[in-house]
Amino acid sequence: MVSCIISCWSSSRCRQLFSLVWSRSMGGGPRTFPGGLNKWQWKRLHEKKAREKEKRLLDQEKQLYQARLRSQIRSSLSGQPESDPTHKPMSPRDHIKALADRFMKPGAEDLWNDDDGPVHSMTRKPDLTKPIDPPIDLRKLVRDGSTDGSSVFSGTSEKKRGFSSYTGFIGMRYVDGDVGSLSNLRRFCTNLRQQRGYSVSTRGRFKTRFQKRGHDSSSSGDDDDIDKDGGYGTVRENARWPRLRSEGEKSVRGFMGNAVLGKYDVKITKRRILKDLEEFAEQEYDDKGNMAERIKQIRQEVNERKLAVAEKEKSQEEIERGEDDFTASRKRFEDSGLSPMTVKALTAAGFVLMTRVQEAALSICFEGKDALVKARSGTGKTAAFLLPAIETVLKTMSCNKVQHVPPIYVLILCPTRELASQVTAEANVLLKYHDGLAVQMLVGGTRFKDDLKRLESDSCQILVATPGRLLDHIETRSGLSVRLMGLKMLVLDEADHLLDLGFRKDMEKIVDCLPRQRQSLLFSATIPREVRRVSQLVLKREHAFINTLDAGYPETSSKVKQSYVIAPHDLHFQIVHQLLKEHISQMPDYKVIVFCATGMVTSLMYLLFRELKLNVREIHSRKPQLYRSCVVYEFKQSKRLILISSDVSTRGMNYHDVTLVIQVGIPLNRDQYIHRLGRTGREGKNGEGILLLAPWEEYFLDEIRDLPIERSSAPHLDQDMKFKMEDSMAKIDTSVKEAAYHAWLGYYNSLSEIGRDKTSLVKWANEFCESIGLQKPPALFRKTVVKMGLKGIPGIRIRK
Ligand SMILES: Nc1ncnc2c1ncn2[C@@H]1O[C@H](COP(=O)(O)OP(=O)(O)OP(=O)(O)O)[C@@H](O)[C@H]1O
Repeated sequence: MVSCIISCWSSSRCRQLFSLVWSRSMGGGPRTFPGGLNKWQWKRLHEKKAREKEKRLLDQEKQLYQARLRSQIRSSLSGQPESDPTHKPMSPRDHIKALADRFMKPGAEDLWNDDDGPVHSMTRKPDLTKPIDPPIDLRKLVRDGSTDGSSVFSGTSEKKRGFSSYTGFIGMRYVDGDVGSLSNLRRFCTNLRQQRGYSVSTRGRFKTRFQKRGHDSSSSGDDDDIDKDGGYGTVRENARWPRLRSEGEKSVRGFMGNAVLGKYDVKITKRRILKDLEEFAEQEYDDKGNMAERIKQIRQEVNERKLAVAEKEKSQEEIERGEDDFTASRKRFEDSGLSPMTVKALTAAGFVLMTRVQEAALSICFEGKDALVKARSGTGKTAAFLLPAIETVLKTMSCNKVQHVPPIYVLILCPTRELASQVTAEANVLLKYHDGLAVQMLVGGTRFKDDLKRLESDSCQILVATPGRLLDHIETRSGLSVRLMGLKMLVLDEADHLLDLGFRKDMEKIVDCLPRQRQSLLFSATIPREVRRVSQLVLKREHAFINTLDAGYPETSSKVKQSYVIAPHDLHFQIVHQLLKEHISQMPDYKVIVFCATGMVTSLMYLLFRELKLNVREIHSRKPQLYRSCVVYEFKQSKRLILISSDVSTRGMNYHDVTLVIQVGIPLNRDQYIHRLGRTGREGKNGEGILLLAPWEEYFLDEIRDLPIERSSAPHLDQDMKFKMEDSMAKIDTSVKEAAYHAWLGYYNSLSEIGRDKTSLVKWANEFCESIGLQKPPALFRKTVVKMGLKGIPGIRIRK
């Protein structure tokens, strides 16, 4: 019995104890929240809501800021003061207000206040000359019973702000902890409302606004619970005043803790608003944050555009009058500030008026700036860089004392030997009356030792060179590297070609050996975008870009008639022959250049036409330098001559009075077509250009669609001529034909459009083989053909 009682007692006692132990509240507020959410879910939910709100406010603020800026720029550009009442349709201030009303809805209308208006500067600096007001000690005010707010709100600006300022102000003070306890804040608010004449219902508005912002009002319970609402309002208000909030961040955490925040457990995350606004402002302002500067810039841009349009209209008139960019500039050399000796040499050479490119380039070059210059072929680019080069030498020599190792002051680089020789000749013409100034040339195909001797014995302030030979001299550590240390100017003629992949490596090495303190000038008739990028290798970042073609002049001369003929490839030799015959019959003083794809094809065509008794010469890289120089000289001097040329004459060669240019087969690219065509119609003269393509090369026409080129029908070919040509072809040495075939195949295989279709390429190669009278492709080149992966060429079996 006793044991039974004991056991009963002990079991009920145990249960009691158990319930006491396990049913004890753990503290920290309710464990479940509305919707059955646990504490962490509830917290996350509200954090998310706070983030969304913050983002929305940021967007709104940005939009308003942007609108204010736009409005200010517009009013500044229109030249009307911001307060001008005549500004239509509405003043900037009204405009901004209207935008603010539009953007700030809903729930953020109070971002606008009367002080808002066109922005003046994001980085307003404090006026250090004015005495700084001591901070208001609100705690003291409350303690002293003077919390009526009158002293605080004595400033006119605060009065103007109205209700939004009131809530914002209270929020700020609360966050900053200036008012001490919440009851003090309540007292402070009441006094403030009375002082500013707000009715009691203001409190309702105050609260309702917070409720409107999408927060649960039911949980706030008591309407008069100003402490809670005030706390909440404070945090919200501060979301829009990032600077204040970040300053008061610690106070929020310390003073308002989780218990006060209640369910609005707002996690204060990284403050991004101010940072974003600053980034945005940086885009709108210049580096110094100066609005006036920005407006000046915009004005300048507008003026430049106007000038460009006027320039274009002027050049259009000039084109209509029959002038082009060779004859358009009317400025005289003697008025350009050149040395009298240079002007004398120019006059002696018959140069009185400047061409457009010379006028544009000279002014920039005299300023000492780097420049990238684009101008049409045959418009005087050579003189445009030689004249500043000579002036640079004169200026430097007048400043420098006599040196033990005489420096080279100007280095001019050209892609071909012929061009280098031409530039040297023109420099000699311009230096005619300058005693003690001399130009020398360094190109391949001559003896290295002879170069050294010449450089040592003769004076040289201007050096014209091809990159390969110059690099040989630099790498063998001849005295040239030391002399180049005094370089003042670097010129690249045909710059796009020199910066092309073929020359790039050599150019990089050369530029590395040159002093950085120099002026660099780049000239060409074509400057592809890719080259503009690579030009940084040579040019300074703040270089000038002169494009005379921008003014509306066409890329090719309007005085050159352009046409193309599409005909089967095996008829090309015959068609060229017929075109030449027709041209000769029409032009007694004919001078023709026929461009072929490769050197060996050039040689084959030359031999064939020589057999056919045409007055022809050939020039290509396989010929010795002396032969090439003689041909260039002869072709420059004579008339009634046909030059069969590879690409060595494509760029820069100044053969006077060329009447016709024929391009046989597809050019490498659009630029090559333009440069070849530029050999005719120079110095504003008339000319003609014909492009001969096979049907499978027709795709190239897309690249030159914008040029004034027209289709022309193939000339009539008579049967007798065909037999005559076959006979002449049969007389040509097989080795020449084999070499031509091999070169032809290599060229077309390198063209991406044609080379990727190997089957078609083999078919066309076989046609070419037949047209030049080859029974089977040369055995010698089997390995190369196999390497190219070409199958189906007669006589060549590819082992698997
Ligand atoms: N101001 C001038 N007055 C008269 N003739 C000039 C003038 N400037 C250059 N020339 C002549 O114009 C011709 C073409 O000049 P230049 O060879 O410099 O052209 P370019 O623009 O370099 O052509 P390309 O792009 O083919 O290299 C030359 O015969 C040159 O003597």
